Amino acid sequence: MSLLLSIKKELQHIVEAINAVTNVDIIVVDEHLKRIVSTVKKEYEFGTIAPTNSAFHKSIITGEQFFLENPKVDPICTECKNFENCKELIEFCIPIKYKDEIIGVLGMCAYDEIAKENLLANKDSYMNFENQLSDIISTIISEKNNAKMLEYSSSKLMTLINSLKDGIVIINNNKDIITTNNYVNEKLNLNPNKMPVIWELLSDKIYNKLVNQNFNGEVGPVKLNGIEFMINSCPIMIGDIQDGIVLLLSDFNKMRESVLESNRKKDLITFDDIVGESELLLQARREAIQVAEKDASVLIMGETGTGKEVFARAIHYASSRRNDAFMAINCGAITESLIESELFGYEKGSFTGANNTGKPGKFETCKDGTLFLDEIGDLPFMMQVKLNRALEEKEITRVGGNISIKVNPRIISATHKNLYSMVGKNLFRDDLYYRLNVVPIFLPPLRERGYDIIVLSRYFLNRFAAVYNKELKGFTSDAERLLMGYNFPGNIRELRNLVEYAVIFEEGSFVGAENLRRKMGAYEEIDNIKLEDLTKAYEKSVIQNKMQKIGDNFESKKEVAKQLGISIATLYRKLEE
Ligand SMILES: Nc1ncnc2c1ncn2[C@@H]1O[C@H](COP(=O)(O)OP(=O)(O)OP(=O)(O)O)[C@@H](O)[C@H]1O
Repeated sequence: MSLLLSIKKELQHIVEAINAVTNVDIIVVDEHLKRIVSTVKKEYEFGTIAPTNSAFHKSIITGEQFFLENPKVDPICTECKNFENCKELIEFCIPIKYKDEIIGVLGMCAYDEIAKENLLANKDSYMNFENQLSDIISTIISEKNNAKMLEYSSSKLMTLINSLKDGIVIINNNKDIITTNNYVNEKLNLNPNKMPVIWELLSDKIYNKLVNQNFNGEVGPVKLNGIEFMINSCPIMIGDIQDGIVLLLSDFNKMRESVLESNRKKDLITFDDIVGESELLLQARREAIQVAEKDASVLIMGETGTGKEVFARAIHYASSRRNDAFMAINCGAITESLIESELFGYEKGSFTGANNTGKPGKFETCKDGTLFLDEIGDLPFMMQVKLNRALEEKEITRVGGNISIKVNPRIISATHKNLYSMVGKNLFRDDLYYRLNVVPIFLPPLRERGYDIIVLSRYFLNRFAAVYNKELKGFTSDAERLLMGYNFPGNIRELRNLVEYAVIFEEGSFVGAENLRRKMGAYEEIDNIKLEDLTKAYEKSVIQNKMQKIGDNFESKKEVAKQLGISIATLYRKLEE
């Protein structure tokens, strides 16, 4: 679009004003000779084209003014395409300039003697009109451009704030709501044409915080129209002066959900992540895949570090509960007094140390998901009774509460102990045992998985080489022989740590036996130690392991001593030996 066309409306006003004052007709053409505005009706209407080789045309090409007192005989006009039919008695062409470019021509023409006389009489002043005309047109074009830019910026801004999945409320210094976005209008049922006053929208407490000049930061969470929002306030500053506030309203529940979602993704383990080719492992994997969708309780048995939690997670993500929570609790790592509130939650102020809002337990948090009860063999007897009741009745009551809450998590439990023999010795309740053990899955220890040791070692080597940015091609054959001959009491967890250590310290392109042996050394040296010393070291490590899980203050040590069936004095003595 030509520049003159973009200010057609304004030009029309100008030519009509000139026409009213001078009584001469005015025609304006753009740089393509297209007539944009005119006071001459019909033939010279908008969109018609002025003749080529006319004075208009020559003025565009040369940038000169032409004052033609008699166009019929003027040499400027002899080549004009309309020469024969020209009705003008006098004609004055003024080039229109914008930023040193010719963008069109304004022509003043007379078709009768009075108008001709008028033009002739004012010839000098019209000839000086060119600069003023260009100034007027430049100003109009600039203003038009600025207005367009402003309109564009504001619609760009509105598009942006309307596309947000958070709410925006803009308030001026008088606390009037100036703008709200679609999100806020929808969520709070606001009519954009009839805004409430801000204190009607927010509570007094929040409003008072906002009145505080320059307030910048989090206000909330606040419940508006039944939805909990986190509100962030940000002052609008023009130079040093505050000119209103922008409020950002984020749906609090969605924020919480997205944190849950990112945790879910982080912990997502599928059967494809379970590495191993031995028949024993494949058998366990097949059984787990089959039971995953059946919603039955699963009891996973295996030594420490054999992958029980990995299997539990893979079962959860292959089940129809995959979009609900997976929660794990280590029944051996929590003191007897705390395990009930961990499982069932508590009401505010129900015991010393309880926080004053109360807290849901694992059962409530994953009521439609999967609850993984690790080290179930360590669950205190009284808790076995309560757990069995919760599973049977499918409802729980928070500690210190009196309202029953319906829960229905799928239970996957795991143990390295022989639960069946514990049942025989009355250490584990038989009703709970049969409830948990609907489908048993045995995970073999690494020493029974043969070549899986190499498969897993290579898997961990590649993983840690990437983590530590090392270019390692694999293990030397000595290293692989050493790995195959080792018996891995800590199973996969120990193998993983061993490979990580060797990857960190390896300086060649293959992980050799030396670094592996150095880490295994601690175990090999055991061969030369007396039984008495070995027993002491073992007892000490059992106590320290328990303390790592339960804690090392006096109360925790008492609990450790109790669990191990020794006095607190014996525990201290054994720690010092
Ligand atoms: N088949 C597998 N493939 C790859 N990594 C595995 C596999 N099994 C276990 N791991 C890894 O070994 C480590 C121990 O696994 P996990 O915690 O599941 O064992 P666990 O039997 O539950 O241990 P614990 O008895 O101590 O609770 C984890 O780092 C896990 O990622």
